[in-house]
Amino acid sequence: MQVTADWLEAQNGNSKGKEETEAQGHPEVTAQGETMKEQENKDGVCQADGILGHTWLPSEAEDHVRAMEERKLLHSFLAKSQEGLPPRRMKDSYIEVLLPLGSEPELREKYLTVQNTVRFGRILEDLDSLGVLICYMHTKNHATKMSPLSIVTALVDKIDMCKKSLSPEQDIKFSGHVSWVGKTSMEVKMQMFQLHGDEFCPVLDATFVMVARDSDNKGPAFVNPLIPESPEEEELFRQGELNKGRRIAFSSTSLLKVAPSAQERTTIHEMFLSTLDPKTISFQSRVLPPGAVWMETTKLKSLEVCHPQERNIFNRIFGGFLMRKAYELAWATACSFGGSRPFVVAVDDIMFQKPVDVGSLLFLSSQVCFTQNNYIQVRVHSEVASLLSKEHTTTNVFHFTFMSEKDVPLVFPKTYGESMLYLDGQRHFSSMSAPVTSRKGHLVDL
Ligand SMILES: CCCCCCCCCCCCCCCCCC(=O)SCCNC(=O)CCNC(=O)[C@H](O)C(C)(C)COP(=O)(O)OP(=O)(O)OC[C@H]1O[C@@H](n2cnc3c(N)ncnc32)[C@H](O)[C@@H]1OP(=O)(O)O
Repeated sequence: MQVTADWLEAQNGNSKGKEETEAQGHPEVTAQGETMKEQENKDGVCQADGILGHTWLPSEAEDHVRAMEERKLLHSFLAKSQEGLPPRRMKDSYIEVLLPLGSEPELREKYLTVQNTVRFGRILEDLDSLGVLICYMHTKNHATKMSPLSIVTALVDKIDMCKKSLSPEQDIKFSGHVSWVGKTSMEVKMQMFQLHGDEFCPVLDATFVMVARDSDNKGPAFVNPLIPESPEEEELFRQGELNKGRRIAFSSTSLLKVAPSAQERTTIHEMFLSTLDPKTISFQSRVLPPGAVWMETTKLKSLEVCHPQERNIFNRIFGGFLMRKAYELAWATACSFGGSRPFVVAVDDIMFQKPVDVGSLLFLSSQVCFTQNNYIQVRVHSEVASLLSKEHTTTNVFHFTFMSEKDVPLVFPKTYGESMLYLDGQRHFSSMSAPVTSRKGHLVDL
């Protein structure tokens, strides 16, 4: 199976992407270990085209409206219950995608940083698209030409970088499959590899949660059950179940709901005491300890106008675009704070709380909220407002962990709110799966 440039562009809702993809080549996709030729011969058509029924270009507004109307007609194909859907195996959704950076130099420009490394923001976009495609493989109904489901990204649970740096001159391979399902949600595990010599070496592990919605993305929709087939798959499935429990536990102890622990309160009070001016007997005169920085001075903000170019097939702003924009702002925040080039080591808990409508104003606000040695924890808060209304709605909160080339200053909260940001940042930093000391070899750039 091969994903065509037109099709990719349409799925990503990126009309500029059309010029880029056509001019610069496109990823090649194989499913279940089959070559593209085998898959094409078997299906006779591009399998991915068949999933969503690509017949339109998003740059043409009328076609977009027509496509949305067509999708509404698919309502009758939605399952009334999960039991009514055939179970799937993990290998049914397994897919590999090649990003031929090495063999197609024209593709490189889109992925290139000024430091001659690969743009991580572009990788985030690709992971998001791949996650959606994997879910369509899992839920594919061979009897219908188009899928009645709208699949949206609900959560980037975790992205962990492994040890290799990313070269823009070597091919990259993505693979992934559905690893757990609930009633309407699916956990997707993806890996990324880069060619070193003649071997593809792992560079990244990602876990996303995608949610199935009905044809016009208005309500939930059931997804096929998943049957693990081996002890390894049972373990993956069990892990998915545990991940769900961990997310519920993490959210129930959120500092937005409950007070910090005794240990956390002590941390904050000690930080507060260390900022009191010893020359005055006052709680008001605050001075920074040597080599420290007030949290409030680490902020960077940006504004994006959400043009139709960035919309997905459901007429909402593409999640990958939001992640790229948030990531690039976070990178700039870490760079200006640390005074040297930062490398991303982990991304976690990016929750897509609300869809972003085309035409919205997207306000991104980024700040360093925790540091340790040469690690910088950055939080990006995104909210939208329509052009006419002044009301702002939070759509996402992003958490990125960067490693700087040298040790960075401690960041000090001044207010109670900032203290909660500090503790939240510390919690996210501590939740990184690998011990930070083993991460020195990571080199992943903007
Ligand atoms: C080079 C490589 C390139 C790759 C090439 C491949 C090319 C292929 C291209 C194809 C790709 C096409 C891409 C196009 C689409 C992109 C996707 C987007 O952009 S989307 C745009 C970005 N995304 C958006 O805009 C989404 C915005 N957010 C929303 O719309 C809503 O918050 C919601 C729908 C996600 C949940 O609504 P809510 O009212 O809460 O719903 P309910 O209460 O009804 O629960 C339903 C289920 O959801 C669960 N669950 C919920 N939350 C979470 C969570 N945080 N965490 C975990 N789970 C969560 C909940 O447990 C339940 O599960 P279950 O028990 O039934 O199993």
